[in-house]
Amino acid sequence: MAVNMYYDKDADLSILQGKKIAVMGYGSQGHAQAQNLHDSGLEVIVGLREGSKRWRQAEEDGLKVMTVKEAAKAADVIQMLLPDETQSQIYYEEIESGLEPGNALVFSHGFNIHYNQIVPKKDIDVYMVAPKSPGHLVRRTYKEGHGVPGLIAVYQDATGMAKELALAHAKGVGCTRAGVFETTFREETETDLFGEQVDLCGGVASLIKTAFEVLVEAGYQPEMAYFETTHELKLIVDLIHEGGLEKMWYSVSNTAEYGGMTVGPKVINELSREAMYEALERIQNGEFAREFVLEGKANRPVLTSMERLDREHPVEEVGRRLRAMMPWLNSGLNEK
Ligand SMILES: NC(=O)C1=CN([C@@H]2O[C@H](COP(=O)(O)OP(=O)(O)OC[C@H]3O[C@@H](n4cnc5c(N)ncnc54)[C@H](O)[C@@H]3O)[C@@H](O)[C@H]2O)C=CC1
Ligand SMILES: CC(=O)[C@](C)(O)C(=O)O
Ligand SMILES: [Mg+2]
Ligand SMILES: [Mg+2]
Repeated sequence: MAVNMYYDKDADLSILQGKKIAVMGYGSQGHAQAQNLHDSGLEVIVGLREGSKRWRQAEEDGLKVMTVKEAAKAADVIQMLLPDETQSQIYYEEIESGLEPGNALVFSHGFNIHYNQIVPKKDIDVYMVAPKSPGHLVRRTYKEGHGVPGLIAVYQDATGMAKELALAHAKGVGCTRAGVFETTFREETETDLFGEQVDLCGGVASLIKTAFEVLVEAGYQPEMAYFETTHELKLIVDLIHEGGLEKMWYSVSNTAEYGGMTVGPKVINELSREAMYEALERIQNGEFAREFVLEGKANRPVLTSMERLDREHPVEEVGRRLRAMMPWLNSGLNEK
């Protein structure tokens, strides 16, 4: 399949110069993208709630801060880096009335557009710039002179310039340094949800917890179980990240390679494959989106309970103790 890829040379930052960019939200992606855009020489305003604890942080980082409503009115390009479950309400209550014909509405995840939670006015551009990375790495790699790979997509092209704007925006964030792929809102949304549910976040968390539980239930010390199922995972994933599965298999012992290759498919097996297809179907038919939107409207009862249950899980309790003995590990969570 031919994929369209773009680099620094394909993007013209100057088409964003003279425009005001409002980055709504200053969390994981917001703090990173706002600062990168600013350091790329663009005019950035951060939009936050009055009294938000991030207000001072953004000002200390050298950025101008306004309420979401004021920022939406003042800006030409409005980027939604608010939690997905809040975006629709904030858009209709505080942003829509500030949009003028020819403005641009920008997302880093297609959820609200693809699942009809935001139906944008027809006379504005709607595009996506989605770094394929957690926010803190978006900032760190930019400062180091690299960037993270990203995606762009155009949903609505009112000005005829939406794709050029998306490329310029991706350049400001640093993504064209690493490479930007072109996709659609649908493809980004569905694959992103699938990845985080079955593999990156959900799959890995369940793999860790289940493997830990089995070792502890069988009578092994929780500390041993933690090192084996959790601590070492990063070292293995780093090898995969650098050189694919090939580099990982090359680096581990022959014993690990043989055992891993023969036993892995028994653990992640046909049942797991079926569960993955089921997760994908619920993403494609909108059931997951409806469930998550309703969870947000109900003030997050499931998330609140599951976060507490997870915090109390023995793998987390023993992990906290062991990580405190390894002060050189930086959880990075304090930055958020
Ligand atoms: N976390 C990540 O690394 C990635 C996130 N994304 C997408 O980026 C977007 C933002 O996600 P995160 O950065 O994770 O969010 P976050 O939860 O880290 O930050 C959200 C920000 O919005 C602010 N906020 C919350 N409610 C508000 C309100 N009512 N009015 C004004 N400000 C409010 C918060 O104070 C915070 O500054 C989402 O669309 C997400 O899917 C995409 C790729 C990766
Ligand atoms: C970091 C990222 O790309 C995720 C996992 O999709 C997200 O945080 O939504
Ligand atoms: Mg993602
Ligand atoms: Mg995601």
